[in-house]
Amino acid sequence: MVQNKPLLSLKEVVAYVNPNTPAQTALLNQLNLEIFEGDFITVIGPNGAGKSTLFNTIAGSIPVGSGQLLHHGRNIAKENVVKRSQFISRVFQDPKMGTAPRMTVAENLNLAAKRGDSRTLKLRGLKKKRQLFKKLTASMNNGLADKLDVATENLSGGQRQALSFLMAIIKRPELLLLDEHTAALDPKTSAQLMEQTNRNITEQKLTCLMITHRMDDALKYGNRLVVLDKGKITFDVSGEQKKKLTKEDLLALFSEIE
Ligand SMILES: Nc1ncnc2c1ncn2[C@@H]1O[C@H](COP(=O)(O)OP(=O)(O)OP(=O)(O)O)[C@@H](O)[C@H]1O
Repeated sequence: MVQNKPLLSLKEVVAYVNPNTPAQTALLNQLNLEIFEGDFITVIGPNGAGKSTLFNTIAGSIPVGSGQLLHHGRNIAKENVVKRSQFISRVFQDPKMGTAPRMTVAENLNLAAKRGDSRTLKLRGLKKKRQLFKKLTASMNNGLADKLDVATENLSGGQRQALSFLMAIIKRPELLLLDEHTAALDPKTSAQLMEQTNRNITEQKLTCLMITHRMDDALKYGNRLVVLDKGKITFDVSGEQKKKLTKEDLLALFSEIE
């Protein structure tokens, strides 16, 4: 099989907190990672390993201290969050973070659909958009479709996270970052959203990195799994090898780490 060029490469990336002060600490430690188009990578690692820092560094909310962040071979390390949001979208753990609480489900989806467009929405497009929003929300299979005109502050956590997920993918991002997006939900709701997440990612062939503490999810979903520890990728497995990986293998890796 011909290996494509990576969509995103991190080369020897170091990210600091409190840069240029006596308290400067490296959170990413010369980290190397290549992400290929169509990769669905589950990211696991102990608390404090640097998983969210990795996402912050890719998205641009933490600066690249040294090393390179290459998007199709071009170094984007100096580009800001807004610029990078043209190709990256992200869903966070906290259901309150992804949506505007006073706005309705349809208004939130509309905002997400218009992101990056300079033109304002034409009125005659509204009916079509509503049909699209109805279809998208119905596909999440959790009652969201009946709440298009409800303010998102009145949704359940699961519905809010499903909406955040739809908003993140509505414009087909080149790279989707899921930061424990089901962790705040009860097990049944989390499993339901994970199924819908997986369906969308695989059907639409999205490229995705997903942080999770749920070993079962890390094993079940995605074509690739990486372990992050002390700011470095310490394990990277894909394809058939990933399919063969067991929970025991992962737990053994973790006991080596801790
Ligand atoms: N702004 C900051 N200032 C100081 N230390 C920080 C800051 N942000 C993160 N850290 C520290 O950096 C390390 C990595 O944090 P990070 O949140 O990336 O880890 P994580 O792997 O996502 O952890 P968790 O699984 O607990 O979410 C931790 O030790 C954390 O306390």
